[in-house]
Amino acid sequence: MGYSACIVAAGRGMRAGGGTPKQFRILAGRPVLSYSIDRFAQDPACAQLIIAHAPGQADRVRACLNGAKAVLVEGGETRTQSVRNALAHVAHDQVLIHDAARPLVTDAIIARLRAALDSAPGAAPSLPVADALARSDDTGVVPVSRDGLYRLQTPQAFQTTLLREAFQAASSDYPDEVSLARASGLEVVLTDGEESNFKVTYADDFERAEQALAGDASSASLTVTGMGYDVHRMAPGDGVHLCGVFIACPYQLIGHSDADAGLHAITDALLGAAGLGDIGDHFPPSDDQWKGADSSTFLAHAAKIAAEAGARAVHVDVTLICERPKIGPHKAAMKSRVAEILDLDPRRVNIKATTTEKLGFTGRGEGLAAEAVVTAALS
Ligand SMILES: Nc1ccn([C@@H]2O[C@H](COP(=O)(O)OP(=O)(O)OP(=O)(O)O)[C@@H](O)[C@H]2O)c(=O)n1
Ligand SMILES: C[C@](O)(CO)[C@H](O)COP(=O)(O)O
Repeated sequence: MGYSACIVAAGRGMRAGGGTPKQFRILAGRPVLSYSIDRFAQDPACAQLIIAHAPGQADRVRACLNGAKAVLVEGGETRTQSVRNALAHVAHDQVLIHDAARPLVTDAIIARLRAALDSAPGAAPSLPVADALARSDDTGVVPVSRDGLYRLQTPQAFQTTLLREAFQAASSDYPDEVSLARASGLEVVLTDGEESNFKVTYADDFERAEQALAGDASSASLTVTGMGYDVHRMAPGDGVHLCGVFIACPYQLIGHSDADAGLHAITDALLGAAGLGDIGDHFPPSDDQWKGADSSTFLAHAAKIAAEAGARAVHVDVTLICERPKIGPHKAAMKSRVAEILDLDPRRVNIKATTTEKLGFTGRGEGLAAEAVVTAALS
């Protein structure tokens, strides 16, 4: 059974400061909100994604979607109102409500919540309190027992109908859905939370989140780099293939395959990063089966054997060197196609172009050159 996920992203982030609301601030190269969007969008059980945003911030949310489908709704003045607005659009029997300000939610947290919903109306991730607690008031400092106290995180998961009933009964705001649900007597069970699923609340939390992300990357793999370079001759024709995109024009690139110098350079760079030689070793020009071949076959095969060798491309940067055709209008399509072949987030692919000021063979239009750098994670 699929579930709906609501991400509340309509807050102002006053405690974090910094001008831009914290959910749109950049964390390790991407907006904070994009991390939880990706997490839910990649979960096959997540059948609907709803994002509550402040008035006028829809475009900022769209910039975080990276192709994910989501229902965008206006949030409210308080978190409770934002959840209420999102809940009105929920189309599935189970709903997970998540703070945009918790970018490091994991599949395991979601799986535990979903399992808990098999036998409970509501569930929330929790962590025990480790520090001693005290209340400080006019009478002084009063120690408070931490026995039975838990810190609650999000997502908070509920049977949709029951949560809707609890919202109908609620006449004030609550810090979270657990408090709102408990106020109307709904049972909630606690599942294990994770320290890394903390809420970015204060300015220092950005650094903590960056460190957590960097820690993940470095413990999981070694980063390696490969470079590739390719040249093809130009002649009169009806179009060129570049970075997986066909551009109609009165010339062509000459080669044994489709002569896509961009994809060849990326293929060489990936093979280089994985320590697997070069494109000629795997697809010799003397082999007839590669005559006229679509070069995406080469890159897809390179990705497969690189993966078998433990190397996965995480970033690609390409420079196309030519006077013509104009590359600018085709960059977006090239980026998407390269990302598709490598099963990579398009934000991790960069396409650049330059002329050589009419100098040399590229300047004279005798040929086109391509350079690529691939960064790969080696596990
Ligand atoms: N009116 C509001 C207030 C909060 N939130 C969301 O609720 C989550 C948790 O709230 P909090 O950390 O308090 O965020 P802010 O309200 O933005 O922060 P602050 O209280 O520091 O202003 C955040 O993802 C925030 O965007 C929301 O959707 N609508
Ligand atoms: C929903 C929440 O993140 C659960 O821990 C928390 O209640 C939000 O509190 P805040 O006061 O809005 O930061």
